[in-house]
Amino acid sequence: MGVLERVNSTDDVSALSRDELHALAAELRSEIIRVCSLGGGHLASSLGAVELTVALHHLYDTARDRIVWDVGHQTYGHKIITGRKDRIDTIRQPGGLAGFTTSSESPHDALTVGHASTSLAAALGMALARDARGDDYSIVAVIGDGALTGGMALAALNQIGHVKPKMTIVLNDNEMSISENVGALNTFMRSLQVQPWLHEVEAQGKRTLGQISQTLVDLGSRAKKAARRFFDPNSANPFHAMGVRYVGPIDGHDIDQLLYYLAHVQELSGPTMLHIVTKKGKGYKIAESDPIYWHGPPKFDASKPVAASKGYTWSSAFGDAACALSSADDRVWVITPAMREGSGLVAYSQKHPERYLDVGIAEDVAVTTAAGLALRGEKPIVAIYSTFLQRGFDQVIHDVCLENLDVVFAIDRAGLVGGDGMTHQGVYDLAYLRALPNMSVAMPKDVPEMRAMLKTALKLGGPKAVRWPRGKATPAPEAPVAAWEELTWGSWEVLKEGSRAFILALGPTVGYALQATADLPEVGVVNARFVKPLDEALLERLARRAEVLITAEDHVLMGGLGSAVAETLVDKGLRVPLHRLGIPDVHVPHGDPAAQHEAFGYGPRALRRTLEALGLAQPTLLEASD
Ligand SMILES: Cc1ncc(C[n+]2csc(CCOP(=O)(O)OP(=O)(O)O)c2C)c(N)n1
Ligand SMILES: CC(=O)[C@@H](O)[C@H](O)COP(=O)(O)O
Ligand SMILES: [Mg+2]
Repeated sequence: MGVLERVNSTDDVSALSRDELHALAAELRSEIIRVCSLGGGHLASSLGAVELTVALHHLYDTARDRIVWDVGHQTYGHKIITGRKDRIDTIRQPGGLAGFTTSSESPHDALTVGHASTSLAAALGMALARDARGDDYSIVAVIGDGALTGGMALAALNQIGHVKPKMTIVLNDNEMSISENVGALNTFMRSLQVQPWLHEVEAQGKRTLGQISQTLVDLGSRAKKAARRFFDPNSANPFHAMGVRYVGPIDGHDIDQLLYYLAHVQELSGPTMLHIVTKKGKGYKIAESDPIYWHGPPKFDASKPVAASKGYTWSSAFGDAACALSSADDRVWVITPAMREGSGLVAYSQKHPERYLDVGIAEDVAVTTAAGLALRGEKPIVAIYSTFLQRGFDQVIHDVCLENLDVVFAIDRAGLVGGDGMTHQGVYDLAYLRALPNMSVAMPKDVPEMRAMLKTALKLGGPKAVRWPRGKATPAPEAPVAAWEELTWGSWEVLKEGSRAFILALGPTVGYALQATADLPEVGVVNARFVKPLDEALLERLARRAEVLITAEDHVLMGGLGSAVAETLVDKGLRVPLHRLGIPDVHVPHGDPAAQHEAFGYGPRALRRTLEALGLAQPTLLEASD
């Protein structure tokens, strides 16, 4: 019987011997590979955190103590040994476990995460609460080197170093974000190495770090210099400068070292950072050799793993368009906040390295750096997921829109995203961007229209957002930028004439609407491709002709296309009935986007049922007998 079979709670992990802990790590690793091979998932990060997971659950009672994982994508092992091994195959699947820690899922999940860099501020808050209540549970924040490039992590560290609550911060440094990690801190961390003398001192017997540091100080100048690096707040170590004790780096795959240092750091007062060095993808050769692809692979054959092509996607189309636009105009830059691969920018980064910038997981910096470029006459494109743009929202207002700067927001993952679930849904950006003076927002129905929108946006200038969904796109023939269409900004297009009703569709719902109305000559379909500005003239003409208008969007109803249309109809005193289809006021969990579109009423079958309910289509025999 394997060790994992005997582990049903962290109490079981606490009771394991050293040998059993090593065995548990090996079994966890195999299980993580198996689970990710079934349905895809965050493989490389979870493999890199196996030994840390085992050590933390051996030392801490994680139902009481708080382990605050940053991003939470590395917690497959954590979920398996905290009572969820029987459900781990469902991770990221409809109705299954979430892909990140989620407080509603387990008392061992200290908080709900998915967006990076939140762990330190959350841990600070928990520590303040603990101390205010006179409690004594432990708090351990686990943050990756990538997440540490996020501004809120550094700001929280600055506050932690000031307040000095007792907590352990494990910096899990694998030199990787999704891409290679970037930034000066990342470079600094390469300069650190485990001092040989530390091993010498330890050889004198297991003593506390405090004793070790005193010994070092006594050991003369060499050690004194080294000791200063550990404990002298004036050392070059930036963590010391921020008031946080720094220990490390140690081998993050050595369970014995992890247990030794975690236990000793736990004895120290105030905040201590334990810097561990790990390998992303550890223990699975193909993931170690290509941690970028194996950061989040789709399902694969665990016995014969190969990196599979994701096919032609909207991100591929954007990457190609960005290359062409940047070749056609040397003022065009592309900025990504640590999502080079996800945004389709690998080729661009190689073709235009001088006008490509990965700012790390710092969406706020991405937006305002673009503002700085635009202030000096450049034409920056901020390539960013809808959900992550939420991190740079104030910067969009304060630094771009107020000055009416020439910044294009190339928004990927607009709409429901699938396995990443409620922390990553790209379903709010129409609402939060539409409200901003000088901003406009568009969504193409296909790749040629994406190209036209990007080209026109760059030409017209001002803040402009072009958004597209996650997933496959239909390739369009290559064409020089000069041949790309230029659009009348704010113009909708009538794709199918109608008389009694019109569906005003956006992005993926354009295809859905054409499908649902193919046999209905009285129901028209409009590509409402500009949500701000709306095509008010066309809307007014349609409103005066139709018995009913229907909007259909893969976005929350509150503030989306339907809201924009409703506001305009009211403002113009147009009394046509309006039927709005979209996402209600709920957080949408992970699932199959196509099924969710149907469930929310804007998939093709649901659209058809709406038309039937409105008397615009005969119920099909099957449904009539339902
Ligand atoms: C605010 C935000 N921006 C971007 C992402 C996408 N993302 C998920 S994991 C990751 C890299 C995290 O690197 P690190 O913290 O070092 O963890 P590792 O994957 O190396 O274990 C990124 C950029 C995110 N989750 N949140
Ligand atoms: C954990 C995280 O935020 C990223 O890995 C994200 O899951 C990437 O999403 P895509 O798979 O849509 O690129
Ligand atoms: Mg990392």
